[in-house]
Amino acid sequence: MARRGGRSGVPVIVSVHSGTLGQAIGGCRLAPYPDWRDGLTDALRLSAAMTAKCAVAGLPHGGAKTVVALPPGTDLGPALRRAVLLDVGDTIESLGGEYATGPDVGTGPDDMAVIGERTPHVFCRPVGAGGSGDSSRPTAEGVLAALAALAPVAGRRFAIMGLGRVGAHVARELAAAGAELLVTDVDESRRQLAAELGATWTDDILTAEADVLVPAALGGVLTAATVAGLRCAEICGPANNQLDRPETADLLHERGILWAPDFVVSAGGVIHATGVELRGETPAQATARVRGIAGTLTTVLESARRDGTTPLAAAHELARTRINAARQATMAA
Ligand SMILES: NC(=O)c1ccc[n+]([C@@H]2O[C@H](COP(=O)([O-])OP(=O)(O)OC[C@H]3O[C@@H](n4cnc5c(N)ncnc54)[C@H](O)[C@@H]3O)[C@@H](O)[C@H]2O)c1
Repeated sequence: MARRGGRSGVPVIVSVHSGTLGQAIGGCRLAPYPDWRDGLTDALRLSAAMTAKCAVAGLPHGGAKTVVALPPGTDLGPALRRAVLLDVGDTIESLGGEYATGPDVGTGPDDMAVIGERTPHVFCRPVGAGGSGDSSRPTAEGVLAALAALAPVAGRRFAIMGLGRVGAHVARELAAAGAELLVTDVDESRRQLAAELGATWTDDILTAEADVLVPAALGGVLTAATVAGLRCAEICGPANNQLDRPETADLLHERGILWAPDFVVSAGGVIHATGVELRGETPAQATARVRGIAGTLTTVLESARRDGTTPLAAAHELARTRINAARQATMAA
């Protein structure tokens, strides 16, 4: 669905990719696009990725995405921002519960509270507004579970790219567990945290010798060029869309570098927030599900090893199997 917001006049695009496993979920991206059709392309791609992420995580949800395609140069002051978010809320409400949204690039918990003025189908609202708030801590918990599933972390050397909300928490916990840390961030102020943790700061994190590279900054860091220079044995981190294109998973495989698919590793935030806010789970139940990322990753890596495929292919196969099983169960009912 693509429509011009009644209040804001800005294009609001919602792509519901799949409802086979249950209510579709996916964040609301608020970003400038040269043309609204570029936003549509992004929404279609990102909603499909959410379907795989939910299915692999074992969530009773399908994938969706909202993209608010801001015309270039839009001055998004508080009044227009609020109008845009209310338009998003109305659009989601018009789908009658088929889809619930949360934060994504350009939006956060406060924005979810505004969307929540128009629809109950929203998660990650601030704690004060009855939501579960910022998802970065459960995301980090999921990353830590995934890292521990690879091997006990004490004494291993981790190269962490990005000491933001997720990366900083991961770094603190790894340091406390006796890991050796190499870290970097484009924000020089993060050097202080590195010093506190006894971590070594490096400007060449992608060529650093390490057991595990932990991408926790931006997407697209794994390309033919960067893969050729890697000196790590494994890659496992929260950054979304780490591969510039799917074929890069094959290059990693050929080099014998184990890549834990980002959509498996980074699911902690969405698992926790939707559990608490949409499915009525207790925080303890939601946390247990987040820790389940360890088992999911182990399953994916074992399948890849057994079938001689990449972890990316194994994760997609797991998603397909779960969606097909749900489809058959619906047809049989
Ligand atoms: N926050 C969540 O719950 C969540 C959930 C799923 C996935 N993710 C993904 O995890 C990643 C980190 O998320 P976050 O919430 O910590 O974001 P953040 O913005 O808080 O932190 C990102 C950090 O990376 C640094 N950075 C940016 N470019 C860099 C570069 N080229 N080299 C080194 N450092 C760089 C930034 O300065 C910042 O400190 C993102 O890719 C995000 O999409 C986050």
